[in-house]
Amino acid sequence: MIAVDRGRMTVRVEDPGAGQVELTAMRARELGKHGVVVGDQVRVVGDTSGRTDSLARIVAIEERTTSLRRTADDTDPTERVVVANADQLVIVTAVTDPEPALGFLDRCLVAAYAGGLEPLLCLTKTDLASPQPLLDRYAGLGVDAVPMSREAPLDPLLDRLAGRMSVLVGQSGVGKSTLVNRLVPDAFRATGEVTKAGKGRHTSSSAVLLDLPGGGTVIDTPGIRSFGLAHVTAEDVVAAFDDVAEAALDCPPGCGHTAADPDCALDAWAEAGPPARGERLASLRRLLDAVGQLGPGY
Ligand SMILES: Nc1nc2c(ncn2[C@@H]2O[C@H](COP(=O)(O)OP(=O)(O)OP(=O)(O)O)[C@@H](O)[C@H]2O)c(=O)[nH]1
Ligand SMILES: [Zn+2]
Repeated sequence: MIAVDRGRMTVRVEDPGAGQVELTAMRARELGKHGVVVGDQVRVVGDTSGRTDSLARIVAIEERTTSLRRTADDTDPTERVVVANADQLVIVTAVTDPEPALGFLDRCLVAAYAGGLEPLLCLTKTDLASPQPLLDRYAGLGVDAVPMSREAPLDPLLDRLAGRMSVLVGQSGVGKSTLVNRLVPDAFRATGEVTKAGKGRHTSSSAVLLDLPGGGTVIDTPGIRSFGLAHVTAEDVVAAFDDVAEAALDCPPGCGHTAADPDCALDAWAEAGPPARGERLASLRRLLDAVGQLGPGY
């Protein structure tokens, strides 16, 4: 599913004869409460011709490999899946102008780890300041990062986007639109279905899928400026780091894995390893602290 607008979904179908066909579809009643989101693999029945005014029905959603989720705020228990099956969350932030919103970055990282997406920092406006402080801040976690500016070649970013489905998030003014327009020069055409339905490109949907000319897809999320994390637990975050997750098996039940948890097994794990391990744990704990009161046990 590549776009949604007021209950109408645009579904892309691979037709062995005709290549890619885009259909308009609605959710079938048998889906019950299950929502369909951009990135979902769905099964459609009915009029699947794709002709003007044809309407297919979505009768099933395949199991998701990843799901980027958020809640409206940290106390709202209603979680919404923003995008399904994406490989990567590209967190776009300017190195300055506006100053990096560190809390937002930490939250994006947590949402990525909790949803099974690989995070990538895209540090824009490097013509104005050095990306180094941000690189340093996240080095301990091993987060991949690409410095970027309007004038710089896109290749390092394109290399990381090729062949994958990537979600782009960023706060207002960081240069995300500038970047998307460079990545997908014909973005307006690609989102034609959504625009045609009567709303502007940037208001109708919280997620829009765009094809990269060189392969791979990016999903822009113009409506998303915050990440409520009421649904995330410390365990979800720790699970994203294989080595840490294994060490945490020795923790007492309900351990929050912070410095304030006296019997957390991660302290012994860090002490038994090289200094890099200690830095990794400190970075992870800073992330857990930054998002505070996560889930049960906090
Ligand atoms: N110096 C510098 N300015 C940039 C760069 N990229 C974008 N800008 C400027 O930053 C401002 C914001 O860029 P946008 O692309 O509109 O940012 P956005 O993240 O899409 O923000 P919204 O439009 O609010 O969603 C514009 O004035 C751009 O010209 C860059 O690499 N360097
Ligand atoms: Zn622990």
